[in-house]
Amino acid sequence: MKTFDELFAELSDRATTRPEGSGTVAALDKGVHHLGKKIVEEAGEVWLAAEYESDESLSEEISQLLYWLQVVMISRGLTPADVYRHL
Ligand SMILES: N=c1c2ncn([C@@H]3O[C@H](COP(=O)(O)OP(=O)(O)OP(=O)(O)O)[C@@H](O)[C@H]3O)c2ncn1[C@@H]1O[C@H](COP(=O)(O)O)[C@@H](O)[C@H]1O
Repeated sequence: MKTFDELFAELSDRATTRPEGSGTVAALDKGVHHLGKKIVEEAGEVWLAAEYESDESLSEEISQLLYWLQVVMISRGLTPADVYRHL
């Protein structure tokens, strides 16, 4: 288990060190258009899970949406602080 900030640090490290086999690195290389589509896809899965699926499934879909939001943040050079100041 990890927190939002811990995952962000891990993904930022992936983006910098570019380890072989990282899905995050592959996704970043595909660009923001690809990342945007993943966010829309995962958001749709969150919606469906919220209406029809278990708490466990909904939690998993939300975690995947958070992951993709973090990847697009890294792609654009944003940090969690950039987002938190709007909360
Ligand atoms: N938390 C995540 C995470 N959440 C979601 N995803 C990606 O989002 C996809 C969402 O799954 P779906 O079931 O919706 O889609 P799928 O059809 O199975 O997969 P796709 O064909 O859409 O890629 C997963 O297949 C992963 O590619 C994630 N990929 C990685 N992480 C974590 O990110 C860290 C870095 O990962 P790497 O960059 O791969 O080393 C590790 O701690 C990972 O656990």
